[in-house]
Amino acid sequence: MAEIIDGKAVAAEIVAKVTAHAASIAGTVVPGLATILVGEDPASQVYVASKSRMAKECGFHSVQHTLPREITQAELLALVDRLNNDPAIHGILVQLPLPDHIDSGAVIQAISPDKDVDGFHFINVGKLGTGEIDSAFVPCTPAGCMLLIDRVRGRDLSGLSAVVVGRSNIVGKPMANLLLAANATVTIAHSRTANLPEVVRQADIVVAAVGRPQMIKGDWIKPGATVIDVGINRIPAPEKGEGKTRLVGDVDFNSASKVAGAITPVPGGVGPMTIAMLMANTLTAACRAAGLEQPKF
Ligand SMILES: Nc1nc2c(c(=O)[nH]1)N[C@@H](CN(C=O)c1ccc(C(=O)N[C@@H](CCC(=O)O)C(=O)O)cc1)CN2
Repeated sequence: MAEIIDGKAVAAEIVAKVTAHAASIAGTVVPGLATILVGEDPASQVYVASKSRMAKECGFHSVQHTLPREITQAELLALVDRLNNDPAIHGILVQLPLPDHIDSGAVIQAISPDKDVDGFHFINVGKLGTGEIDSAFVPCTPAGCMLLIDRVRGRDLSGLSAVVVGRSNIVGKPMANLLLAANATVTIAHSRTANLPEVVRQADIVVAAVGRPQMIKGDWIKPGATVIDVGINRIPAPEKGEGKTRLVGDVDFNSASKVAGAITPVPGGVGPMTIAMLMANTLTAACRAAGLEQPKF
């Protein structure tokens, strides 16, 4: 039976580190995080509320902008511009997805790269892709996955093969770059990869970020592999009562946990790391702005 990687516990350790570091620099700079939520998507409301609350718990200056779904792109861009020029704000987070009438790419690229704590701006994407990781902002979910992998495999992944299932800009591609920077031999697979089970079976480290509930089965997993499940899918759970649902990942946990060496659960695995790494990135942004040494996680 696999070791269960407790993302909640690791995230709590990161948040404690961030809080202590923020307290130690409070005389020089108070990290400021601005979150922007557009519309009333219930999951986004929960995530943004958690981010704002956790920023306060870390001792940050935390401001949440909650905007109606009907806001125009020009109005949203004007807010981003105001925050770019606000010296009390070191990190700007625009919660995704945005409504269809807003061009998410244009909004993300309008954020100052120095305040892009989501790591989605082309400058930060480019830095990560060219190995300039220390001066980049790394997207929060892949950064969190790397810290979970570190707990099992250490920082140097030389000699290990990793398969990332999923090629999104937010998770799959940055994840592959981070694994490569840690010296793993990396394959990016996706829903159209031929012989996907066979490809996944070669991997010492599997990162599942394909967005399909329980797609990756136990017999796809190499015995002893480290399995990181980024998926968060809500599926019907009639066993809990009519109309009830439950969260599952992209990995079929029951079968995969019998074969893997270590595996993240859903919930309680990668998800909590996303918010913890946002706090870490915001602290880093504040340290850079104040000319202080940046923290290491
Ligand atoms: N601007 C961004 N938008 C989005 C991001 C992001 O990193 N930046 N990621 C996701 C959503 N997300 C954070 O925003 C996020 C998703 C899930 C969790 C989490 O802790 N999940 C829990 C389960 C929560 C539940 O019960 O529903 C878990 O896995 O244990 C945190 C953050 C999309 N948008």
